[in-house]
Amino acid sequence: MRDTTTPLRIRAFVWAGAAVFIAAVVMVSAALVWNARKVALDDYEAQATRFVAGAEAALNRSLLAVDVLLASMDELLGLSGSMSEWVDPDLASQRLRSSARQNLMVRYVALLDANGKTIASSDAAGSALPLQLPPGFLASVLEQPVSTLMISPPVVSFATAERVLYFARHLRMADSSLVVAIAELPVGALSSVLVQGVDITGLQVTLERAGGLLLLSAPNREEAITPVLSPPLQEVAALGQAWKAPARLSGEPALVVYRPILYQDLRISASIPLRDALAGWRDQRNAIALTGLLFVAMIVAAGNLALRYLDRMSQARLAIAQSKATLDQALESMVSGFVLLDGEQRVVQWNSRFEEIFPWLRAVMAPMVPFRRVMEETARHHLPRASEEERMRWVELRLLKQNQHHEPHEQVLPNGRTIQITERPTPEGGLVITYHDVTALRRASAEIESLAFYDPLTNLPNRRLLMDRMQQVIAASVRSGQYGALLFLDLDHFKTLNDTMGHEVGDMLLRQVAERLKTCVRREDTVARLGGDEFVVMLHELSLHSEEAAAYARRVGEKILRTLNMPYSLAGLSHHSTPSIGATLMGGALQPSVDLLKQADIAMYQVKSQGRNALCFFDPQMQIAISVRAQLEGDLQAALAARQFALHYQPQFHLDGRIVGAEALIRWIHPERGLIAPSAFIGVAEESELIVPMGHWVLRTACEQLAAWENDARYRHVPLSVNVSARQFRQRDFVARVVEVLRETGARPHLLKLELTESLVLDNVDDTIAKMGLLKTKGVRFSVDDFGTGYSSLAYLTRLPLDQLKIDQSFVRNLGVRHTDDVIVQTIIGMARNLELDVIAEGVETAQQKALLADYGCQLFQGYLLGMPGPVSELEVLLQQAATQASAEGAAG
Ligand SMILES: Nc1nc2c(ncn2[C@@H]2O[C@H](COP(=O)(O)O[C@H]3[C@@H](O)[C@H](n4cnc5c(=O)[nH]c(N)nc54)O[C@@H]3COP(=O)(O)O)[C@@H](O)[C@H]2O)c(=O)[nH]1
Repeated sequence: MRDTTTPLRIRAFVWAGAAVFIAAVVMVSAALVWNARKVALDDYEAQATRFVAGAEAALNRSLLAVDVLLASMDELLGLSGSMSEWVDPDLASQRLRSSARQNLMVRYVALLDANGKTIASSDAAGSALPLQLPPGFLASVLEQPVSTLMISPPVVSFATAERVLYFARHLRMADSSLVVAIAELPVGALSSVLVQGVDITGLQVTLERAGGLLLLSAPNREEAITPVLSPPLQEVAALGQAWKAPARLSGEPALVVYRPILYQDLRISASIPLRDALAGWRDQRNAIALTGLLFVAMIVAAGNLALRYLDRMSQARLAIAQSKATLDQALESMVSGFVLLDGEQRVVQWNSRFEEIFPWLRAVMAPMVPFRRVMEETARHHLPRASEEERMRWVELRLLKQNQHHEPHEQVLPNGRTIQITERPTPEGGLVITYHDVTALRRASAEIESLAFYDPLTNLPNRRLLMDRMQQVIAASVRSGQYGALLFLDLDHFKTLNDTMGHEVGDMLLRQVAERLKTCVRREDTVARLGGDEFVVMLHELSLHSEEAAAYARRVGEKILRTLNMPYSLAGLSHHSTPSIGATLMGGALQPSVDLLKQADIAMYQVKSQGRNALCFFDPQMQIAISVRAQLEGDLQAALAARQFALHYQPQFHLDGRIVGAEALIRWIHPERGLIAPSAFIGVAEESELIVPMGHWVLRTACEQLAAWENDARYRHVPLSVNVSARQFRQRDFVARVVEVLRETGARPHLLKLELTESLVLDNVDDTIAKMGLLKTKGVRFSVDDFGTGYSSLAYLTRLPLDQLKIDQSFVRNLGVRHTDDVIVQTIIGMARNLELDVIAEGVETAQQKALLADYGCQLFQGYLLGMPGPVSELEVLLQQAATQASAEGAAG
């Protein structure tokens, strides 16, 4: 089935139109047919009427001729003056013959007596002519009161076997007897007279009596018995003519016209069956109908074609509507705003996203609105304070750009959103403008940039951005000759704060430091965070002169020191933090940024080593020291491999003079420089990984010494203290290695005392306690070295499995000189007593110091006063002396 898209209303209209046309065609056809029928019938009626009139005249003439022939027989034969028996048959017959020759239709004429006997005849048989008249005919002729022509019903001729009619009239003889003049006429001859050569299709002609007795007909009816047609003509066609009457011969509906003729009650009728009368008309009707049908078919076809065309139109419209709807949908689902302009720069189409982006343009947007009007409204919104002239300039510029370059460009709206605008020309000379909201994209890029170049905690530039900016500043400084400065900051004891207060608190401090640093510098300077508690401040273009630049940098550094020294409020608690600042100048030459950073870092470490919370400028000497340090590190590594280290032992004494132990102290027996004290290299070793193998070597050597003494009663009771550095202690396998050394050397664990510095113990207390606890179970003992220099709280000390506190020699040095140190020493001794720990004072150089320490309750001493560190042999001598002295005192006692 064909898809129809034309609306029903239009289809109905088309078909109604077609129906009207068809009706008109049908009506016209019907009228034509009707008219043709009427013409045909009228024509036939006229023909029939004409024919009947003609036939009547012809028949009247023929009958009159026969009648005259019969009537003239009286005169011809002189009958009225003679008797019937006087008539000479031969003469009469001869006369009749010559008379009958005058009428071609008559076969013969005869004279009969009242009995029907032939008196004379024109026939060759003369009076011998046999005659067989229809029954009753002779009597009816003789019965006529007045001699009138009588016509018999048709009969078959006795002589010719033809159908014939007899015409007769009686003639009165002189004796008043009646004779009958009779003429025989073949029906065919009379029929010829009737038809008169007329050629009317289907014509049926009759000559009949008023009662319906058929005398002759054309076409001829060869019937033995003369038929009586019913009903009689006057009933069929009372007015002489009738339509749709039964044809006189065939009985089918026909046009029947009749006329009476002069003789007797005879009537001539002409019947033309409608079938024949309308035969021609039927062809016409068919032609008209065919033409009508053709027209109808054409109308139907035209209707169909029209509908098909309308369907196509409708489908095309639908397709256009659908594609427009699809386009609209696509436009509406676009994430970008969209405006289509025609060649005249008028708005053709736009989407709702456009209105979302520019809500103030909603009232302006309409089809065919000039885009200039849209721009004017935009200018009004964008430049609310601008003059009308300025706005017009803006609009002109915008329209000019729009038509000139079609590169995407961005516009920041008053609401802060960033819109990317792209204009593309259309083939028709118009313009497609898309508006893409790139705000999120720009924000994301900014965020990505921020993540890549900014420290997320403080929002300060990170190392990467700092290095980048440094390169720019260095390059600019080379061009301009201006000096800048780099300040490297590290917060003192930040790690302790982090460990004791938690990372959140540490982060708070870092954020506040970042904020304060920003207040100390100019807007164009850079404050960056490298990570942890390290910050860098880059000051650029300070001066063309290095001294001036350095002075300016110092002022800024001091300002930073002051600012960062101010108390902080961290989680509701007041906190004091100090920075160590290293500074270096930038400029003059194209220096690598890494080197500059390193210089500032070195200077900062200088500050750290000098007591922190200060500013120090990098000087080349520092660089030399660093190089020396690097050299030393290499040398140490080589020395370790070359076994250039040895252990010296410093004895530890009881107040009563006994040697209660010794501290193992490493010495570097340098092949060229001789004996080198650890203060010259232990720091470098501790900063590198070298301290780990070095400390392990010390531990093993000391344990081997203990094991070596094991079989000697003079020394086997002497414990040895071994220094353990932080990096060594923090090794994951530290405990395992100590246990392994003890096992491998065979040293008794309780004779091994590990000296841990106070700062080591406090750094990651949990790990310290765990490791100490494990070794404690093996019998190893512990002493806290340099006690008093840190900030040990009683709480920590109680958690540690300690055996001894070692009072730092810095306090011992000033005993009796600086009161605070006396107080500190007394406190430490009291603390040790409370915790039931041994306490030993180191660095005891004078008897006064020893006496004061003894007064304060300290019974164990180590120092140059009592014994210098020396090779094991020296210690063994001392031990032997002490043993000898003890035994002498015992003997004396
Ligand atoms: N991790 C390790 N550290 C070690 C090892 N050996 C030594 N050290 C540490 O090196 C620092 C310097 O040690 P050293 O030069 O050996 O000095 C020690 C003593 O000689 C010195 N001392 C002893 N008595 C006095 C004195 O009366 N006056 C004075 N001025 N100095 C004296 O003290 C140092 C011992 O100190 P301490 O260890 O704190 O007991 C030093 O810090 C050593 O710790 C090692 O093998 N591993």
